[in-house]
Amino acid sequence: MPTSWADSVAAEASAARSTVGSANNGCIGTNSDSGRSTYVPPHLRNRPPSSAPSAPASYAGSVSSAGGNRWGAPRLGGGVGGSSGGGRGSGWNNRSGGWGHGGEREANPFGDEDGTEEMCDEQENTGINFDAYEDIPVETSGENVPPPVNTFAEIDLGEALNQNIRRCKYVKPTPVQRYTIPISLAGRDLMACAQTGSGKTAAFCFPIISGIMRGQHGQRAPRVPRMAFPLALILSPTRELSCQIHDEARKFAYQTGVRAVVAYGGAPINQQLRDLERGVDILVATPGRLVDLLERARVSLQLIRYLALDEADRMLDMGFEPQIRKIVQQMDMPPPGVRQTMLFSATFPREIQRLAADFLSNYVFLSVGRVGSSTDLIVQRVEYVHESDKRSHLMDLLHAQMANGVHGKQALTLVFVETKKGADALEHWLCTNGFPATAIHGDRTQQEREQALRSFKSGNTPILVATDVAARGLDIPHVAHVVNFDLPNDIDDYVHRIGRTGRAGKTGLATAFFNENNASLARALVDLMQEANQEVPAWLSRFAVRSAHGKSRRGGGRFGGRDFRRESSLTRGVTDYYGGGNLSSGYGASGEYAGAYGPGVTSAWD
Ligand SMILES: Nc1ncnc2c1ncn2[C@@H]1O[C@H](COP(=O)(O)OP(=O)(O)OP(=O)(O)O)[C@@H](O)[C@H]1O
Repeated sequence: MPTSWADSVAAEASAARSTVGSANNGCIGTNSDSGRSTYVPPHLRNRPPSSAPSAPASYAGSVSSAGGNRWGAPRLGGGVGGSSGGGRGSGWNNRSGGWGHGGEREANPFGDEDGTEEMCDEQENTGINFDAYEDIPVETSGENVPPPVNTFAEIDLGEALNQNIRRCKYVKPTPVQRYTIPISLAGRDLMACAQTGSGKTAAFCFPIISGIMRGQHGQRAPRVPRMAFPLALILSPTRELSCQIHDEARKFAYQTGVRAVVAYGGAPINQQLRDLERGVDILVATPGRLVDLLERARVSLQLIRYLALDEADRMLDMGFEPQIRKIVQQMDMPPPGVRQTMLFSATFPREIQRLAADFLSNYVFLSVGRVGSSTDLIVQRVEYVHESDKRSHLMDLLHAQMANGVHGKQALTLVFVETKKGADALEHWLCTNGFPATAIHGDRTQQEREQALRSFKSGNTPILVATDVAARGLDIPHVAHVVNFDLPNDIDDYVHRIGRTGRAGKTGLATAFFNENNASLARALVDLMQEANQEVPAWLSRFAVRSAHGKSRRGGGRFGGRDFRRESSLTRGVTDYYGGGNLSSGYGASGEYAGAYGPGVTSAWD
C-alpha cells in the first residue's frame, strides 16, 4: 500500500472524528427545533412514551428491567413520528448505547474488550489496497443524482456508526460506497451494479442503520401480539449470505441501539421466532423463510421503510421472483415511494432491470466499473481440458499450488462444479487422494453446510467443492484460487464465482476448465476477459468466432451506463423513464437475457 495513501487515509480518519463530532453538535439545535422524531429501539416500543431512554450510558442496564409486553402494546416504530423517546434535541436521538433486555446485553461483535478507538487507530493499516479502485469508471443516471463523497467524514452517519466504521478499519469509502451512501441518505431509490468484493454490503447497511438511528419517519405499530414489525428488510438468496450480512450488520449497528435479526431456512424456526420477539429493526432473511414467517403472522412488513435486495438480479430471476413479488407486492409492505428500495448486484441483465423497475420509484441507476464485469485484480486463466481429464488436471493444479507455495500455507481453493452429485463425488475423490476437501451444496443439511464453510474458512479443509450455492456474495478471506471445474452456462454466474477471490483490493487467481461442452460461453468469456485486460488464448478466440451461440450480451466490451431506461427511451424516442444524469457513453448493443438458471441449476440454490 503506498505510503501516501496510508498517510492520507489516516489524516482523513482523524479529520473524520473531529468533523463528525462537530457536525453532531451542530445538529442538536437544528433537529430539536425542527422537532425531528425520535427513534425508539424495538424492545422499548411498547413502553409509555415517557419511559423511553434518554441517556445512552445506562441504556442496556435500564432495559433489562423494563419488562412489559414487547409486541402487543402500542409502540413507536423506528423513526416514529411523535413525541416519545429519548434523545431530545439530538439529530441522533442520543443513541449510542447498545440494546438489551431481560438481562441480555448486546454482545460485542468485534470481540475486543471495549472497542476503543485508540486500539483501532493502531490497526488502521489494513493492507487493503483501495487504490486499485481509484480509476474505476463510474456512471449514474436518473434525476438530480446527489454527488458522491470522498471520505466518510463528509457524511453525517452518526457518531456510533462512525465509531463502528473505524472499528472495522474502514478508513475510506470504496467507490460504490462513495456514490451510494449520499444517494441513499437523500432518500432515493437505487439500482446499483458494482464489482464483486467492492463493499456493497456496507453500502446498503450504512444508510439503513443511519436512517433508523435518525428516526425520521414512522407510525405507530398496531396492537398485534407476538408479531414483529421490522423497519428494514434485507433479502438475499442464500442462507450463508444472509448470515454473513447479518454478521456485518451487527458490527455496523453495535451500540447504535439498532437491532438486526436473521431468519433463514434449514435452521430451527423457534430460535428465530424468539429472536424476533426480542425486537427487530433490521430483518435479514432468505425469501422462503420470510414467507413462512409472514404466513404464520409472526412478522408484519407494514412499517418497512427500507427494502434492500442483495444479489438483486438473482432475487428477481425466475427462481425467486414469485416469492419476492409475494413479499414485496402482496403482503403489507408500503409501496414504492413510501418505502425506500435499494437493489444491489455485480450483474444486472437488462431483462431483470426491467422487472426490477416495478419495485422502484424515480430511482438512480449506478454502475461502478463495467456492468457485470470482473475486476482485473483477478487473474483469469482458461485451460482446455477434456471431461475425462478434469480430475487429473485439478490434481496437477493443486500439487503445483502446494509446491510453489505461491499463496502460502493458508491458501484456500474453491472448486465450482455443476451438480450436487458432482460435488459429492469430487469431494470424495479429493479426500481419497490425500487432499483435505469438504463440500457445500443444497442437499446437505444446514448444519453440514455451516460446518463445511467453517472448516474451509479456518483453513482446516483448504479445498471447498461447491455448487452455485456458494457463488454469490460470500466474503471468505484468503481464497487464493477459484477453479471452475465445470463452467456455468451463464457468464454472470462465472463473474460471481470468480469474485470469491480478488476481494477488497486484493489479487486472486481464477482457472476455468473449458471444452466443447462450454462452446456457448466462449464469446461472452472472451469479451469479459478482454474487458478485464486478461490474456485470451488463441484457441478460445477461435471457439468464440465459431460458436453458433456466440452472440455476446455484454455490449461488445464498451463501457456504458447500462440503465435499461436509457435504452428504452432511445428506442421509443420518449423520456418517460430516463431522467437524464451523468451518462457519458453510449449503450452498447446487447443480446437478450437468456435466463441464467436452467433446470438442474436452480436446484443448487436455496
Ligand atoms: N470502506 C472499506 N474499507 C475497507 N474494507 C472494506 C470497505 N468496505 C467493505 N470492505 C470489505 O471488503 C470486503 C468485500 O465487501 P462485500 O462483501 O460487501 O463485497 P460485495 O461488493 O458485496 O461483494 P459480492 O458482489 O461478492 O457480494 C469485505 O471483507 C468488507 O469488510
